[in-house]
Amino acid sequence: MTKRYGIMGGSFNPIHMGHLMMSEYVRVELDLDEIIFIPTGNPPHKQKGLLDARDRLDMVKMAIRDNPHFSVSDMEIRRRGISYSVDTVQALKKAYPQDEFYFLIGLDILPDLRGWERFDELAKELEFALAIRPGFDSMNKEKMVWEINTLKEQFQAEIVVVETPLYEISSTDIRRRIREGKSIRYLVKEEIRQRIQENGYYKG
Ligand SMILES: Nc1ncnc2c1ncn2[C@@H]1O[C@H](COP(=O)(O)OP(=O)(O)OP(=O)(O)O)[C@@H](O)[C@H]1O
Ligand SMILES: O=C(O)c1ccc[n+]([C@@H]2O[C@H](COP(=O)([O-])O)[C@@H](O)[C@H]2O)c1
Repeated sequence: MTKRYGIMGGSFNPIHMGHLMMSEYVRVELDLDEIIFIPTGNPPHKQKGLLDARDRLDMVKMAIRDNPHFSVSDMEIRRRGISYSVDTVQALKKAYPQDEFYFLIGLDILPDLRGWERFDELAKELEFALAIRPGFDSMNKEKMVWEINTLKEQFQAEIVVVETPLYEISSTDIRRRIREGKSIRYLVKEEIRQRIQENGYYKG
């Protein structure tokens, strides 16, 4: 039987409640069987402040383990070097040729999509699930619709919009709070907060 997968790619530096909530909403709205979280590897010139891939992967494992519909793959970490989503998706489609895939993205990523490596190839392989908050203001909505339509015309990209609540949380903000000695309670799962604290991640 065909399975419907969501791919949730990210640096997850660290994984937070925004990632988890958005994935669960999209899973339910699009009736997906499973969301695969795929943390990015460490690029050769490691992005400043990027925690080691194994630690980010472990935190993703901890964060998702109470959800039977969530799984994690280390395929981009094992591949090393810069991993392009098109390579990841092509590998998954080769392994599961009968299944359907959606690539989950937040609105912040939409304007950059066209610049992704071999985006035309990627767009042929799957649909994108774009998470937006309800009541999105009309000015930005116009820009978003224009971008979606243009990607469709230029690359035949299919983008399905899913309304989700907005958690104004980013990993950048979490890292900054840690550096400033501020609490990150309720921004990440409690076990993640403890793991970060015990290991002194993001302090420097
Ligand atoms: N608060 C959020 N709500 C919904 N989606 C989010 C949220 N934060 C990030 N995302 C989405 O999760 C995916 C992975 O994001 P990423 O790991 O880069 O998190 P981030 O918080 O944006 O990190 P950073 O601040 O380090 O750039 C992207 O598709 C991004 O749009
Ligand atoms: O393939 C690309 O060219 C590409 C360029 C930028 C981002 N991505 C993917 O988009 C996802 C979110 O990326 P980021 O940088 O916001 O964590 C993650 O899975 C990245 O691999 C992919």
